[in-house]
Amino acid sequence: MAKSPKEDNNKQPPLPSPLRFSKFFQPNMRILITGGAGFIGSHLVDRLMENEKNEVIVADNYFTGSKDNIKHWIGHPRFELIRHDVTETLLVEVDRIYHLACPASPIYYKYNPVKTIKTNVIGTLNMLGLAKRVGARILLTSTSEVYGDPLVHPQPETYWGNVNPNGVRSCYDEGKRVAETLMFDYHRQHGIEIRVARIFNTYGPRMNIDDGRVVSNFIAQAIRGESLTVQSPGSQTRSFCYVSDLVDGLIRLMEGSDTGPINLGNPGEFTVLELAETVKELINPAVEIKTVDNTPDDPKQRKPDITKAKEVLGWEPKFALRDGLPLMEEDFRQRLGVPKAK
Ligand SMILES: O=c1ccn([C@@H]2O[C@H](COP(=O)(O)OP(=O)(O)O[C@H]3OC[C@@H](O)[C@H](O)[C@H]3O)[C@@H](O)[C@H]2O)c(=O)[nH]1
Repeated sequence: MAKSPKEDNNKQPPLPSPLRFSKFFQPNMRILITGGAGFIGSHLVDRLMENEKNEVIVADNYFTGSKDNIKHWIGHPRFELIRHDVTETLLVEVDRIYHLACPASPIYYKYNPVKTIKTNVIGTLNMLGLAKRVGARILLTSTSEVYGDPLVHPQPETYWGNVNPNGVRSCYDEGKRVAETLMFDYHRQHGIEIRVARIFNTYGPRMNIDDGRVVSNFIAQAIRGESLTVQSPGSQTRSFCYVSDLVDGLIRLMEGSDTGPINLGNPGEFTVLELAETVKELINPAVEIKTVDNTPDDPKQRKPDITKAKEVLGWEPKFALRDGLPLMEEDFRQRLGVPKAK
């Protein structure tokens, strides 16, 4: 017989194993990272695994993530890897949930938009359900895309954004906006401990070579000796944060006391054409820069206001773009098998 909703509400959370109360038990921090085989996720895994008190569980469906990114941890006694899609429920006893799972490159999130919005909405609901059930603190990686094509510049967290509700980017930006709503509703209604980060454009080693985002495209093109494809007009701006800075911000947010939302990004702002010129100068002065068509609803400007991150987390990025690009170049050269000419 089906249970009434009332009976379901009375369901008790599972009791922790009695071993946890044994005087010999060493309580580790058990941490779930959804999307932990992805670009940012795998760097977060590396940082969290450095702490011997942490046990890390990665759940990933490998749509854009890859086992390659975390293969150095497979077999480690404090590490577990689960092939799992967050649109399905997951039951694991953890203390922290870093909920990153979602394709983040526009070409990938637009490839199967229905799946993208399901990942953002159902995936976040599932992870909030898990957090509620096991009493875990949960951090959502939201995005600067919640500001849409912003009319306020730079963007503070108080800005509500300028988002097309039914455009080709909506599966991602509206999806993340709903995910934020769910986080705050679970917090207000059920007292769940939440943290919300709004991540701005991030780059670094392990980005997919064919990720489609601008920094990875330009670096791969420069190494291969192909023209750099600046999507018109080229005057649109972005602010690029090196991945280790970003990961540092995520951990500070998780372990701090502020729910967020908090912008995490590097306020150094560049036009896409300036980025192309910098990549050309640093990596391959012989390549051409060509202008190609853009895609609909591309934001014309983007730069984080990080006043809140500085005040609340004591965080600000350390890597300037010119410091981070060579580190990413080295990784791309290794994976493409094209060493730097002496
Ligand atoms: O080859 C390219 C690729 C991209 N671009 C341009 O570069 C700019 C940045 O594009 P990207 O695809 O790297 O990333 P976007 O800023 O559009 O979206 C990103 O925003 C923040 C994150 O949440 C996500 O990772 C992603 O959605 C855009 O103006 C785009 O038109 C090029 O000029 N050439």
